[in-house]
Amino acid sequence: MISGWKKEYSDILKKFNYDQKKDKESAILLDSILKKSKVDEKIYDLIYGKTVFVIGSGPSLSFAIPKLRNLKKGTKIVADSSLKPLLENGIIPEIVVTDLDGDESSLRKIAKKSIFVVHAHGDNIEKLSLSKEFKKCIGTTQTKPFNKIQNFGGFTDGDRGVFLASHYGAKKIILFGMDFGNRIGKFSNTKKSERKIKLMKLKKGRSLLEWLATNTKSELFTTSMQIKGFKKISYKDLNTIIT
Ligand SMILES: Nc1ncnc2c1ncn2[C@@H]1O[C@H](COP(=O)(O)OP(=O)(O)OP(=O)(O)O)[C@@H](O)[C@H]1O
Ligand SMILES: Nc1nc2c(c(=O)[nH]1)N=C(CO)CN2
Ligand SMILES: [Mg+2]
Repeated sequence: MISGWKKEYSDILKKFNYDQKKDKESAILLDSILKKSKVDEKIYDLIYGKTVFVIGSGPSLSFAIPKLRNLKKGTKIVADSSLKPLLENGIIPEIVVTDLDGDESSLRKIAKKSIFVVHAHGDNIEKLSLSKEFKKCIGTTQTKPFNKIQNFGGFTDGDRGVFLASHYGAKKIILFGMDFGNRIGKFSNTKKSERKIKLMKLKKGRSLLEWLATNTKSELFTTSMQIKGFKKISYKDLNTIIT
């Protein structure tokens, strides 16, 4: 587990009033669903020493899509609800990070192709059985890791994707559609009644990325809104950064 995570998790439990027991219960169920596998090694091969793109559902995703279509190198890690517009534009990610509240039919479309990093938490217990359909899948928790369940750090699907890339030793991590800020992107699956919580979640996700930036060997870039510790770049800089 990334050093300092226990304190971050205890802040999350307090701030969002989550029940740690339910988080554990969810992780135990996911562990029972997943088969033993060598997916870890596949993830390592896709990330270690490579340029990795982490794609979220912020407002800048619409502008990012045409650029992502033209990328020739690198590994794409996609956060949950950003999968649908990407598939609609012919972009298939190597890795999907999800707590299974994105678009299920998009997840099913690539169930046998991509690698899934499924997050178990106290509020998605009833969705976990969908993981049975994923050919290559690993499980994560925000509590203590055990058996097949890992904890790379992070909170929302997008920032968990960045923690994953850092954990597996990405050389460079470049963010797309990861704006955080006060506007929820149109591709995000957020009901009106959940907007306030969602903005609180985004704020926490951003602060976790700022924390990770002080504590990673990966070089960090963003094409989205400025995040402390990430170098803000424009799309035309991409060719010189991607190696
Ligand atoms: N302004 C933004 N609006 C929406 N998503 C954003 C924004 N900025 C960054 N993101 C990232 O895009 C990711 C994908 O969005 P999605 O709506 O699927 O989130 P999520 O983490 O699944 O949300 P939830 O917490 O409800 O599970 C988020 O996890 C977040 O990290
Ligand atoms: N218990 C609990 N944990 C979470 C939740 C959530 O809704 N409940 N949402 C997350 C990402 O959005 C991450 N972790
Ligand atoms: Mg989600």
